[in-house]
Formats: sequence, C-alpha cells, structure tokens
Amino acid sequence: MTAPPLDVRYFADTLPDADADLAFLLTEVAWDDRMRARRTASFGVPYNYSDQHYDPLDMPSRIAMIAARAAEYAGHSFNNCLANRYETGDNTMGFHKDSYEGLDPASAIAIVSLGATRHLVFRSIDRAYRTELALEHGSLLLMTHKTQRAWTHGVPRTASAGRRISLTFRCFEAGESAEPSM
Ligand SMILES: O=C(O)CCC(=O)C(=O)O
Ligand SMILES: [Fe+2]
Repeated sequence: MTAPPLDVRYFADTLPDADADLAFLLTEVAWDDRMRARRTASFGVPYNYSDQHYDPLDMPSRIAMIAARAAEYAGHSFNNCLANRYETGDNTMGFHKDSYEGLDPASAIAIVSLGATRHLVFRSIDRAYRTELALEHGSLLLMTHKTQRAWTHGVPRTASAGRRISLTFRCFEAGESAEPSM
C-alpha cells in the first residue's frame, strides 16, 4: 500500500508584517464565541462553517492585504477569510475535511498562520497514514480539493503552546457561499 498523494504546498515567511498582523487580529477583531474548541471570525462573502452561519463582512484592509498575498501564491483570488483563534494549546480543531460546496473546485484553500507554531496533522481517509506539518508564524499552506478527498486534517492539543491565529482563505464561486443568507 502507498499513501495517497498529499497535495499541499508550504511556504515560510510569506508576510512582510506578520507581527503587526497578529497584533491587529488580537485587538481589532470581534471574535465569535459560538464554538467550544476555539474562537472564530469570518470576513468576506457569507459562510456556513461547522454548523454556524457567518454574515458577510468587508475584509479589513490588513486582512485584504494578506488575502492578496495568499492569492499571489495560489494563482487565484480569495473572497472569504475564516479566522481561528487558539488562545492556548488546549484550543483545538478536530479531524475534518474542508467542504468544497460552493467553492471553485480548481481553487486551493490557504492557511496563513500567526503566533505560536502548531502542528497540522493529516490522516488518510482509511486511517492508515498520518503525517504532520509545523505551521510557523508568517507561513502559508495551500491545500487542493484532491487533498480534501484523500485526507482529513486537524490541530491537536499541544501542551503549553502559546496563542495562535490561523486565517483560512477560500474562493467561493460567483462570490456566493453554498447557502446564501436570506
Ligand atoms: O488552524 C488551522 O491551521 C486549521 C484550520 C482549518 O483546518 C480550517 O479552518 O478548516
Ligand atoms: Fe480545515
């Protein structure tokens, strides 16, 4: 048996001003407390994520600049940013596949990381294979649709990890999420 291809690309040090980006996100964002495992926020087109609905919200210019940066690496633009705030190593994300419902199937999903390094663990759908990537401050990871079909991913608990924020960028087709708000 061989592991399915893990179609991801990792880039270190992609942001010119990562420390200021982190400071901005910590202080200027209205974080949502509806999820138990971590806090979230959504910018751009409306989004239904993990059973929660997020209304449309203009991207602040600092986030729009990071989206533009991610677009340079991905080769296409992004119109939603779902931010995750992990206050300590006890904040986690369980294994899941990112849904491509409403997304351009040819687009990538980008994860920009700020703050403490956390590991993104990938597990093949048949659970036979496991691999992980350290997501460092200022890094960018691109994942394709193919990756979501063959692997799940998650951010496990990490003893004594410091604060981390991830910005996940998605490209919804026609600027609309799968289930537009009424
Ligand atoms: O925080 C991370 O790096 C993982 C984010 C993620 O997988 C997601 O938002 O779907
Ligand atoms: Fe994900």
